[in-house]
Amino acid sequence: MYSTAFLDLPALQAAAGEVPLPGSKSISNRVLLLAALSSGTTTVHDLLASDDTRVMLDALRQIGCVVDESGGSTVHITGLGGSTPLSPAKLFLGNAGTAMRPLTAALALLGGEFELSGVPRMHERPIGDLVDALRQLGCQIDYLGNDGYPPLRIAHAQGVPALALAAPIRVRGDVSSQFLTALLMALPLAAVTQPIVIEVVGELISKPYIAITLQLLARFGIVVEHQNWQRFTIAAGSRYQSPGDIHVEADASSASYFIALGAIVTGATGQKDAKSGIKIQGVGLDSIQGDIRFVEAARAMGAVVTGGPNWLQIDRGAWPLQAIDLDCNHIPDAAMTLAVMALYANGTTTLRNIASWRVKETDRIAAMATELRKLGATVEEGADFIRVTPPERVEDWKPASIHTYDDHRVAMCFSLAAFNPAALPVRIEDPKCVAKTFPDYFEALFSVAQVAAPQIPVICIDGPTASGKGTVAAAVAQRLGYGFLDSGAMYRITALAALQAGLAIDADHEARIATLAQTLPVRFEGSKVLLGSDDVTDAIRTEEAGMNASRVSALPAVRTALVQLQHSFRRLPGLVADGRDMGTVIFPDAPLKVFLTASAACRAERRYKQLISKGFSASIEDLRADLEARDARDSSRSVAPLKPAQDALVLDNSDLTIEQAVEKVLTWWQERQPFAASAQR
Ligand SMILES: Nc1ncnc2c1ncn2[C@@H]1O[C@H](COP(=O)(O)OP(=O)(O)OP(=O)(O)O)[C@@H](O)[C@H]1O
Ligand SMILES: Nc1ccn([C@@H]2O[C@H](COP(=O)(O)O)[C@@H](O)[C@H]2O)c(=O)n1
Repeated sequence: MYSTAFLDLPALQAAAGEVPLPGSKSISNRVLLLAALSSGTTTVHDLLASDDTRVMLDALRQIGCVVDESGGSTVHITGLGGSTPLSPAKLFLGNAGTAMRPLTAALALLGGEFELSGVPRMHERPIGDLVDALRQLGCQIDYLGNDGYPPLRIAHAQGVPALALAAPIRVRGDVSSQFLTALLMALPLAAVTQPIVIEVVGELISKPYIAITLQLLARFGIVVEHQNWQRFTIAAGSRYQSPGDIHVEADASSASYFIALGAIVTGATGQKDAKSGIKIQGVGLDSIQGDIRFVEAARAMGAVVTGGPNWLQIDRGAWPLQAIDLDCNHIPDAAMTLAVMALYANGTTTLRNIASWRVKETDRIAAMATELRKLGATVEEGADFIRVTPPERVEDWKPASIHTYDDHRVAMCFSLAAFNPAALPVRIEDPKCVAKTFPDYFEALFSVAQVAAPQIPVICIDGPTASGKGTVAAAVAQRLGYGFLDSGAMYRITALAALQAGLAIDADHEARIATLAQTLPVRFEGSKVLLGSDDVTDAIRTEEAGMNASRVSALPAVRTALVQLQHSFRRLPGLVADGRDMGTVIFPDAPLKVFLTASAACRAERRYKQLISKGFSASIEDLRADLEARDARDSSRSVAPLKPAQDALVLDNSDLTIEQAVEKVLTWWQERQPFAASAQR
């Protein structure tokens, strides 16, 4: 997951390949709660690991369920099975509507004293209609902030009060279907001797989500009949019973981004073994999730979608996409993706009946309109619709920094704007908000995006020994979410491998060392460097190893042998590379080259402190002599000598702190970004 302040997506043109999707959020959180209410242990397979499931799991533990997460995406829940939950308890539910609403109802019917709260946005998301329905029954629920919104307290310390179950329980269905879902999952706890009837007031929105609830209730032994989605009857004698094992389908809403991707892109031309289209694993056309009907909308816009029980294949069909006018009440979440697909359509797309967008993670109608306009689209918004006209000409597209409003779906759907015909990069602010449902979304996108190496940005930081290149480069990479290439490590490892193989580092052994370098079994795992199965992290960091690296690096055949390995680090979303010839030889097309230097005295002192802090003994004078000898050799060798590239910016950091040097490089980088000026909202 990218936890950076922003993630810059370079312009992307092509994509193809296979994407496995994470489990559905809606199914995951429903299954967790149902397992918690049941007798017995439920093994939940393919559970989504995300912010929303995290808060649900934590809450279930707090109320006394046994939760075993030791099996990765397989989680075992031993439910309460009729016993009273642990209380009092304060439950923090983040921004998870799928936890806040159903837990409120379930805990009210289980008894105990609970405070339920969330992030500030959760405290702006309505819950009044659900609380009204529960109060109708006789539950005592108090608002701790504003009436109608969390945080709230369930005050049943003395047990559940006598409930008024004879008359139908009325709940509004036109604001959020989660209120009805919450009641459907909680009321079976009270349907012991008599059936319970729920009547929906107003037109029920998002019926497919209710269909998921009913299907999952059936898996846990609860029978609910409904008449025309307006009147629901929970059978008398209801009793939650674990199904034992249950599998979570992949998320159909998450699939929408890759369905859209398949509709927008072609595979890169001229690539060997070029695949075409996007294949999604984990969810198929027979999905129980309502958002699978996004497929119909994507087809209407031009996508060619085929599928089986657990997969979907998407290929580009009509191009440009066809504009549509669609009632999206049945696919409220996935419909946001249509608004971004509309950027690639041949006219104006209108998405209707989406009033529920206004009360989601953010006001999604306003958010989508604002961000689409930044890209150059013309957007009209109303209480319950959005109308999107794409930029008229290629020149009308604008480079945009997309604000994401702590809304995972805004971040994910706007990533598709990186495929714009103007080949402009797109900045996604706060990319970690995708953690709500799809923590590795951007990794998944990059895994199928096909981009020519020159399109992937590289920042080169070259300079003499101990100037701070590695430190600054690693920090810049971390701030941008880019990969990091420590090219010096390649030479250090080659020298070590040569010596281990009994080869003296000299011209006589050049060919053999080069062969060795070409097939180095090297792996970088976090901060560890592995050569074969040996951890050589420390062994390559000694001064002697640096000197040996300098000798080996003067052999031209060795340098050639290491080029491909270094190029292989150029991957999305970008790379920061440090060394001696990054800007001059390895990445001559890099858009930013920095030559980082500092006085010899300063560098010797830094290296001295560095070695002492690691427990090595050292003398400043010896170190200075060594580094000057190394620099002299590196600067005077015939191939790829140490020198600033012609277009490098020189930064003498003798009097700068590490942070100041990092900021300077980042400032230079920002100045090269087209959306630097438009980064504010
Ligand atoms: N601006 C700075 N001020 C103070 N110390 C710094 C600064 N930059 C780097 N250092 C420190 O100097 C030491 C050497 O830095 P670093 O290892 O990053 O240099 P390098 O140029 O990558 O060296 P080498 O060429 O050997 O790979 C580190 O301990 C680092 O923390
Ligand atoms: N691009 C590079 C990087 C390094 N070298 C040589 O390796 C030695 C060790 O590098 P460190 O950055 O890890 O200190 C260095 O002295 C150079 O001789 C190189 O040639 N090209």
